[in-house]
This record gives sequence, structure tokens and C-alpha cells, in this order.
Amino acid sequence: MPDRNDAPAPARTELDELRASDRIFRALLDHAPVLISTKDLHGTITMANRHFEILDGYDAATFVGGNVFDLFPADIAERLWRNDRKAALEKRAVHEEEQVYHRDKTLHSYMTVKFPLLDEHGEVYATCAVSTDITDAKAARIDSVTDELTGLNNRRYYNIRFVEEQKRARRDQRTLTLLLADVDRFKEYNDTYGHPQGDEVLKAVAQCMRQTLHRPGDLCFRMGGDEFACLFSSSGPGESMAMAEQLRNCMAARLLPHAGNPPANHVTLSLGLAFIAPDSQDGQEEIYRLADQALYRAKHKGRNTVSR
Ligand SMILES: Nc1nc2c(ncn2[C@@H]2O[C@H](COP(=O)(O)OP(=O)(O)OP(=O)(O)O)[C@@H](O)[C@H]2O)c(=O)[nH]1
Repeated sequence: MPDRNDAPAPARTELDELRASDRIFRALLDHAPVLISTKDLHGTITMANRHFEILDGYDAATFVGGNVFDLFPADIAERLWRNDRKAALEKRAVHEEEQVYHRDKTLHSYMTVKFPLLDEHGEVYATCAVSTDITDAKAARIDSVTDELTGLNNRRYYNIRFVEEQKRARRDQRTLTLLLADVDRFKEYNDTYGHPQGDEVLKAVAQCMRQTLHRPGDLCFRMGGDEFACLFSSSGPGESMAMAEQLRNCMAARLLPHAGNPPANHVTLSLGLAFIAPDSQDGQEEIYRLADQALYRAKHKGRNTVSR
């Protein structure tokens, strides 16, 4: 009996090779935990992988072969189609974030990359979209820059945003203000009313900050303990001082009893401000030092005060 190993392996034809690579391609489409689809240049869906079954309202029979403008309401179809068109016209990958419902009625965020498919002459004949679920990653990212107690941004986010905000203010020829706010005699407050009640005061400060600094671009932070910060741009120090005064007043007007904080005897804030003019070369550390010194002066002047 001939040894099986001696028999020459039959030559693999080009067709065999194609079939093998097609099997790999099919397995990838079936098992990849991402949404993969293709559309022709008229918006008709020509392929969608198995993962689409996770979407609410997905029906393979009507989806593949259907046109985005028939499958979705006009505004959604237009939005979905816009980046396919862009990818095809500009012959490049286009990224977008979108939100979709899963079958279990939970809303998910997806990061989608759309790119052109080229024929043998280098001409675009279709577009392909690959969407990855980024819901958990997004939630983790938000958690990592959010203060749990107040829901404000945390110090970490302050460090991330500072340089960006300084650049933006410089570009817009606006003054960037760093405002530091600190609850007056908060240790006394905790000692008298208890830590949980102290937490409620910190939440009230956050509410006043959101109420006062609510313009797009205004950023509020809890830096730690009873220290808060705001970064915002204004026409100049006068406008920034007025904003700080509004914040001081918002807290004082709440009249939250604080027997250990004479003469007001209710919860008050001290505030220190530092400014970066558009042409200033001061960096993050310098502006923080200046605002902290201003806060110290506010405490020294008798608290419940705004200083610069
Ligand atoms: N309730 C509560 N207290 C906190 C929290 N984080 C820090 N603290 C307390 O905040 C207090 C801050 O007090 P200090 O920095 O000494 O300053 P102060 O008593 O506010 O005095 P002045 O700033 O000089 O008016 C400390 O007693 C901390 O224990 C928190 O998350 N919740």
C-alpha cells in the first residue's frame, strides 16, 4: 500500500484559493462583533453581516437590497448617506459617531468608519461601513473625568482641558479666566452638621456653578474637597468679576444655615480669579498660583468675597 505522504498533493487551482479566502472572509463577517455593510453608489445596501441582528428593527430580508431612503425616515437617511457620499467623492475614510437602539431597547453609541471600495481601475463602485460599539468605553471615559458626588468635571479633566481652552481663547481674542471657589469654614460645617450634610452643601455649590456659568464653553470642576474651579472666556476682567459675584451671591442667597461661619452664619463662598489675556505667555501652573493667591486674599478680607 503506498504511503499517503508519498502521494503528490493535488495542485491548488486559483478557484480553490479563491474559495479558501472566501471562507475566511465569510467567517470574519459572521463572527466579527462589529457591524459591517456595503452600499452601492445609489444608497442601496448590498451586504450586511450577521451582527446587524443585534439592532432593533433589523430584518435581513428587507435590509439587504433596500435603499437607505426607503428604509429610514428622510432626515436619518440623509445623515447616514452624507458620509458615504463624502467617502466616495473624496476617496478617503470618514469617521462619525452615531446612536442606535439594540433589540433589547438599550441605546448604544457606535463609532463608524466609512471608506470607498475601488474596482480594478481604481474607480469607486461602493462604500463600506464598519461600526464598533463604543458605549462602554464612552461611559468609562466620562466616569474617569467626572466627580462622583457633584457630577461636575474633576481635576483630571481640568488638566486635560486647560491647554485647549487657552488656545481657543487666544484664537478668539478673549480673556480666559480661572475662578477658584472654596466653601467658607467647611471643616466647621462638617463638624457641626455632619459629613452627609456637608456633601449636600458641595452639591448645592455645583448647582450654583451650573446655574451661573451656563454658556457653551464654560467649564466647571470640583478640584477636590471643598475647592471648585471654573474656566471660562470673557470680554475681560470686569465681565469675569461680575460672573464671580453672581456665583457668590447665588450661594449666599440660599441661606443654608452655618452657625460656625460668622458674620453671615449661613454657607458662603470665597472666590479668587486670575486672568490670561490673549497675548499672555503664562502657563497652567502660573495661572493656578495667581488664582490661589487671589482666593487667599478673599479669605483674608473676611470670606464671602470675590478677589482678583
Ligand atoms: N462633607 C464632605 N467634606 C469634605 C469632602 N472632602 C473634603 N471635605 C472636608 O472639607 C474640609 C475643608 O476644610 P479646610 O480646607 O480646612 O478649610 P475650611 O474649613 O473650609 O476653611 P476656610 O477655607 O479657611 O474657610 C475638611 O474638613 C475636609 O474633611 C467631601 O467630599 N465631603
